[in-house]
Amino acid sequence: MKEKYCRESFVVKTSIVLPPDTNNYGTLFGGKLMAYIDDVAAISAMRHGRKSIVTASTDSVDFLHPIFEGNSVCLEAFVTYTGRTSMEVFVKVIAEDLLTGDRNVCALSFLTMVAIDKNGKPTEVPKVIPETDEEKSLYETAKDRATNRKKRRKESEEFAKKYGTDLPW
Ligand SMILES: CCCCCCCCCCCCCCCC(=O)SCCNC(=O)CCNC(=O)[C@H](O)C(C)(C)COP(=O)(O)OP(=O)(O)OC[C@H]1O[C@@H](n2cnc3c(N)ncnc32)[C@H](O)[C@@H]1OP(=O)(O)O
Repeated sequence: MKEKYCRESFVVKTSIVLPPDTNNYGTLFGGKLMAYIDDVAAISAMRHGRKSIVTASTDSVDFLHPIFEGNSVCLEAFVTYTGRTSMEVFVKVIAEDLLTGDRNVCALSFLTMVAIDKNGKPTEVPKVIPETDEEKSLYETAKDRATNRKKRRKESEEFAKKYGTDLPW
């Protein structure tokens, strides 16, 4: 399978924050931002793999700054690392006050997207080639993040078994 450059999976989505997406503080809903993050990560992973994908996990989303109504919100995403069937996607969220030009990185996130075949089974994806300093640094640190995720997945599976599907259903 032919390797691909990180830039081939690059996605940028920019929009203005408007009232339907804001809460009572006049800032963008966290859940809305998470949906945007999942959206760009999915497009990025599909660009890399050219296959259907599912979101397997999100490491964390830290809301570093509020994003105010009237700000632009720009999400950048690209595939930083791959396993056999999984792709790590890095997402950066930048908000801009369009009147002053002030910008903040408001959130960062790593998602793991898994390519699936027609039967919903994980299927192989191309390896990724980093080029820029940012891509290289994310690529080099990705193995450690993947190891942590494996450990966390095991813990989640153990929690799921322990707490089960009893009440209140
Ligand atoms: C009308 C026309 C329509 C046209 C249409 C067009 C297309 C329009 C597309 C829209 C795009 C929308 C994109 C929405 C994206 C969702 O919203 S998907 C919904 C949310 N996600 C899910 O429901 C996923 C549920 N989970 C699963 O299906 C399975 O657990 C998985 C993730 C496929 C894994 O399957 P498995 O059989 O357990 O396989 P396993 O071999 O253990 O793991 C496979 C790989 O995943 C990794 N992995 C598994 N779990 C984890 C985890 N928790 N953390 C990290 N890595 C993990 C493994 O390490 C492994 O990696 P590799 O070593 O192969 O690289």
